[in-house]
Amino acid sequence: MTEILRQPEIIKKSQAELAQIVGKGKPIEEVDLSRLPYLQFIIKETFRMHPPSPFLVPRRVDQDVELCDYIIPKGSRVLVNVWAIGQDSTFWEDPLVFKPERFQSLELDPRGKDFELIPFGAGRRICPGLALGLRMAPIMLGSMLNSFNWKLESDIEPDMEEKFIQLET
Ligand code: HEM
Repeated sequence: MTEILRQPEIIKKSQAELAQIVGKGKPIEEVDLSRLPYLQFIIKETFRMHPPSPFLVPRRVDQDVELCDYIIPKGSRVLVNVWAIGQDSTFWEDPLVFKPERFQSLELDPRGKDFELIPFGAGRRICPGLALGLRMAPIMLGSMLNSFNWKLESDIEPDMEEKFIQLET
């Protein structure tokens, strides 16, 4: 929401799509989602730039592992830096720019299939709430955009600094 408040043209584009497909002010149903590609692009771009679990859930290595010429010793704690993957300029063009349109030409599945975009993790410990999250996030954002107009007060510049807090387990 903060990213799109800073780029009102994204809000307008999404509201136009919602008005055409759902009808202005009407509630969004799950069945509408497949016909709201731009709303889905906004969600994917949010997952890329601001993954809610930037290091996934920490793993502990239970035996020595050889990976790309490195030995990861048994007992190591491994963090997967999903946040850094989303900022990697070798894959993403203008990674610091919030640009939902990039997904028009990028067919990336956020369900643990394409490792460039893994907001729910991947593999055996992938988020079990993935299906719910992928439905609820666009429905919530879309509902806010379809029912209200949003803008920043003219003198407010949101603080976009991110902080990482790690909870010990
Ligand atoms: C946009 C919404 C969500 C995102 C981005 C998200 C992301 C994640 C991530 C990255 C992990 C760690 C996966 C890994 O380490 O490989 C995780 C784990 C988990 N998530 Fe979610 N999640 C979301 C919604 C939900 C919801 C709605 C639920 C429950 C209803 C849920 C329940 C869980 C549980 C129980 C785990 C631990 C799984 C395990 O360790 O085996 N999540 N989630």
